[in-house]
Amino acid sequence: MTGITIALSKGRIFDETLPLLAAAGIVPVENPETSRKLIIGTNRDDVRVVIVRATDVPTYVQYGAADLGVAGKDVLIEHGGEGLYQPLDLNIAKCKMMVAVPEGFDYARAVRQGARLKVASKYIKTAREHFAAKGVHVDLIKLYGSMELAPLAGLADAIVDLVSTGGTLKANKLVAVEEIMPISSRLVVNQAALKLKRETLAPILDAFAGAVKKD
Ligand SMILES: Nc1ncnc2c1ncn2[C@@H]1O[C@H](COP(=O)(O)OP(=O)(O)OP(=O)(O)O)[C@@H](O)[C@H]1O
Ligand SMILES: O=P(O)(O)OC[C@H]1O[C@H](OP(=O)(O)OP(=O)(O)O)[C@H](O)[C@@H]1O
Repeated sequence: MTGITIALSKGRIFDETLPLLAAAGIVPVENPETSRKLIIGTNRDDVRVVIVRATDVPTYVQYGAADLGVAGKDVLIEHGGEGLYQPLDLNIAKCKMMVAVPEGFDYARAVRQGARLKVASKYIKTAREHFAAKGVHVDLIKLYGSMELAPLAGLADAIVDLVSTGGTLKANKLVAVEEIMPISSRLVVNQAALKLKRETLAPILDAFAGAVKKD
């Protein structure tokens, strides 16, 4: 494949990457929300977009099935980042990785007393490192979604999840008790492609860098 393949997930990453693509003169010809196509052409013959799950973006780029992609810091930490060059924080899809517990659960006290906590999360690596650094004993339970349900259903004492407006926590009578880290999405580039396709990739990377919104 001589052209450029860009891996994106549909939803907020696709939507928030569109202006950056536009700055590089790239306009997808279809909207993944309405099209069932997984390979979407662009106005440029040499550039296409592949639509994958958010958690699969690093894998496509790592193995060179995509030359570049956009992935959340949350996803990149869990993936490990092997084979990926991460040149740019795009400052999009911003939220926070947080520890949350049911309203009324005294998290600080449980930690002080050295209690062993059951923590459910999709972000096991992040959670493990966070609690290890704090010296908190945890049993981690891997989930793939709807973390907020876990404490309500009696599966866990706490969750580690992404929080933006706080609306999801509130709707489920949970409160955030600790921020683990701020999250935004990064541009990820296949390391071999960066060398082999430098001439085509460099102007795209430069355009992205110029279009990133600062806080
Ligand atoms: N509420 C939010 N506000 C802002 N950014 C968010 C929010 N939730 C997630 N994100 C960021 O957007 C990225 C993509 O989220 P999205 O909801 O599209 O995928 P997902 O459902 O988490 O992933 P998958 O489909 O692989 O399970 C996340 O990896 C995270 O970095
Ligand atoms: O603090 P809030 O603004 O409520 O956002 C937090 C929610 O967003 C993410 O889920 P997901 O991406 O599935 O949901 P969304 O697309 O509705 O934000 C995350 O896993 C939380 O459940």
